[in-house]
Amino acid sequence: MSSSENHPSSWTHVDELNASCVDDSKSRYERGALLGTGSWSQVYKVRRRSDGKVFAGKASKFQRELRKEVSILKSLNHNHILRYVDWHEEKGNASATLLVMEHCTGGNLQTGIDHSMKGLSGKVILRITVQIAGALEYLHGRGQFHTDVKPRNILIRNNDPVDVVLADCADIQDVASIRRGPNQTTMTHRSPEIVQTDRHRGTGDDVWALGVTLLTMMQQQPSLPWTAKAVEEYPKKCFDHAQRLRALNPGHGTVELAWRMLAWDVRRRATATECRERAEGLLGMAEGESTGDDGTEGLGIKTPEDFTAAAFW
Ligand SMILES: Nc1ncnc2c1ncn2[C@@H]1O[C@H](COP(=O)(O)OP(=O)(O)OP(=O)(O)O)[C@@H](O)[C@H]1O
Repeated sequence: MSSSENHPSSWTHVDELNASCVDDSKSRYERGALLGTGSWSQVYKVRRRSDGKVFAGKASKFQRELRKEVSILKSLNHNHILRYVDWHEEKGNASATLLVMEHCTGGNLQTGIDHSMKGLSGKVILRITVQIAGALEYLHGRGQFHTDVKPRNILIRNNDPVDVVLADCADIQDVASIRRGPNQTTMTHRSPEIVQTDRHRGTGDDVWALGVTLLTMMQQQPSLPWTAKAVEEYPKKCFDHAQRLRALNPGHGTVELAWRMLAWDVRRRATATECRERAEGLLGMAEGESTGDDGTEGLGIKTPEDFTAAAFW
């Protein structure tokens, strides 16, 4: 069953309680528990009155942003990009507006990593990389780029086997007409080009950000002291760490992949297609091996002794 047509049983007593506190009897959707908040929106579990199906509904006082996101989501069609379901609005009641999307029951990848006892296994890391690199390949092929790839913007549709989608698509841009002005990429995931010029540069930004995401999944994302200087130097820190990992782990496929994504010179950086193909090749080899579930340790990566990983809790 696809999560965009979630089973009514995923509506719990907490959702029921929240729904009973709001008088939204005119709405086609009942509003359940809060799933998460972003800088400009709140996302709720919602239930369609007509058939009891459960989805996620984004609400915001920033209606322009919401409308922008809906028009982008509607134009996209890829198995690993968040699926649009519906748009709900009521005359004279802006707070009732909802962007209805598939409900990803596993929440976001950052929380998934933080809550996992042993960390993600090598196969799970590669599956996620194949899926998100595939989503980027699709976007880049349409002359677009995402601008804010990071674990918090990757949602888990299913855990076993892992199935993820790229979300938060409101800031997707066309490569041919990159907007000037503040860039949308989260500090830690900015490419060297963004930091040097303070603007987006294109598809290479996404691949760099996926490289930092891969480091996070491998528990190899360098720590970041939050000073302006450290933020400016952070791409170099990620680049250096990828180089050192490669030197310490010759022939390690996943390390090599991260190193290709974090090439300093954007012209030498892997494309999304190359990332997807390499990750698929590595996954094919890993699936032939019968390994136990020893989490991230099972990757067998040697780490420089003085390395401190970023902590998110
Ligand atoms: N479809 C969904 N299914 C399940 N949870 C979701 C869904 N959409 C969003 N969430 C949760 O809500 C959080 C915030 O959503 P989202 O990132 O889209 O908001 P935003 O306001 O666009 O954020 P940003 O500050 O990154 O621009 C996500 O990190 C996730 O935990």
